[in-house]
Amino acid sequence: MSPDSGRPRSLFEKVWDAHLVKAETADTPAMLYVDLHLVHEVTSPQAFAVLAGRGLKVRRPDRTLATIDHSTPTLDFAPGESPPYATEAARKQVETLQANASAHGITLHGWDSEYRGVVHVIGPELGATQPGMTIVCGDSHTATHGAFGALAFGIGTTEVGHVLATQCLLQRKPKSMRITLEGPTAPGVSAKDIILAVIAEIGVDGGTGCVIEYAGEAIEALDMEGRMTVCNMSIEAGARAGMIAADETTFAWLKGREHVPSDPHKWDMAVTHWSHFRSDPGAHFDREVVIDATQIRPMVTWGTAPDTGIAVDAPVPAARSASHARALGYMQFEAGKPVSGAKVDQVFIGSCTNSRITDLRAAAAIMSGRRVAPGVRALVVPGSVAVRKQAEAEGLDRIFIEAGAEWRQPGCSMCIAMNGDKGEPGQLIVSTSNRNFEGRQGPGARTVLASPATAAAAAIAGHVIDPATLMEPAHA
Ligand SMILES: CC(C)[C@H](C(=O)O)[C@@H](O)C(=O)O
Ligand code: SF4
Repeated sequence: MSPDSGRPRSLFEKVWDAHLVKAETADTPAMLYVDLHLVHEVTSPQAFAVLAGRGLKVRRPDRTLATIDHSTPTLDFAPGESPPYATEAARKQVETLQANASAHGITLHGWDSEYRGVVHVIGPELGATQPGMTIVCGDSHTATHGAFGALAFGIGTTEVGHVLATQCLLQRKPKSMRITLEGPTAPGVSAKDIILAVIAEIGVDGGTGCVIEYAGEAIEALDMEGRMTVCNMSIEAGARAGMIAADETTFAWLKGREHVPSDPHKWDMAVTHWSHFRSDPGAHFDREVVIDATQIRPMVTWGTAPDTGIAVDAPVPAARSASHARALGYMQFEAGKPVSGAKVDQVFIGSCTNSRITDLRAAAAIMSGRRVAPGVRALVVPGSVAVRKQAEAEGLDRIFIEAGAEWRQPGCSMCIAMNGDKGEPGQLIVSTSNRNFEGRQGPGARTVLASPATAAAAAIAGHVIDPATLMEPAHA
């Protein structure tokens, strides 16, 4: 079916229809063709082992792209030296992916690649992520790529094996939901604040079984990095995927990247093709939510689920359930008092939610000419080698280092604490990542999710604080 035929369709339906190999029946899910399969070291070893056990080849190595990110140390090491892996298991995961990629002819952005980085940062950066595509990865934050108008799902390890072997995925058609963010956001409010406010509004299961399309003035005004931040956290509202229709901002961002056409005629054809992938007027959504974006303030989470976002200086709500009371106890917050003022032990600026150049610029703007508070450890972890280089070209690394923060090599780092970067029991971490579950950043560590500006401000102040108080440049 052509992208524009028939009744009004949503962006999601258009991408779905364009990739349908076989429609679903009562007994069988639909079969979807996958344009891009992203692979990392944590969820791929078993899938490759199944292939090997059955003597199967990777169907489309040219549509498969791998990187190492979760288990990789972010500490420097000299060329020729072995990377300082935190555990033998981490080393094994990386070495297994290296062996599998070379056995199957898959491009791996490994230790020596200029494009190594967190899988959801490098796909877009390379221009491998494109509007109208289906993209999968054995990783729940694959929704990030939906910021380009792609349909991007996280899949399980068994499905990783299926896609490696067939380049197809079996899926029941998800329901559709549109979240419209009306009006402009106030100055100083970032994409992270928007998505934390959205999830606080709809809840951790508000998007269950759905593909969410984000629309409205506040979304259209976001740059691509901000749109990725929003789509990234769709999974934290239970959604299968998040999407934003591609527009001029998208095309301008993609132009000149490695995997997009460089020939001007082919580029124009690609833009024409991509432009079809937007919701028609009158398209049906199973659920519609409208949020007044003008009311959104800098957000922080007070609990141990991503839907516990509140304005940084708003009072923590009184416990409404046993799990709510447990979360308050774990976080050591008091109902009726704001999160602002809470003493901070560590600050983590990074992860596939907020480790791109604009995130680092926002953090650097606050840290510039200031010092990280005594007793606070601040880790700045760029999302990729390319982001790191760009930041260094702009002098952001100097700003972080002079402020007393640690400037690290790219990777998932303290977002998931698999690589040795972690919080200690009881420590409070203000983190730009996406999950604040108990122990996510180390056993007993307490996570407050926030934007890069709010995290940087917490590092400087030594306690959680409204970033607006530090948005004026420091005096030299
Ligand atoms: C390791 C991986 C399976 C996991 C995910 O799927 O999201 C990780 O990236 C995370 O953020 O928890
Ligand atoms: S940065 Fe965090 S959320 Fe993103 S892929 Fe890595 S572990 Fe998962």
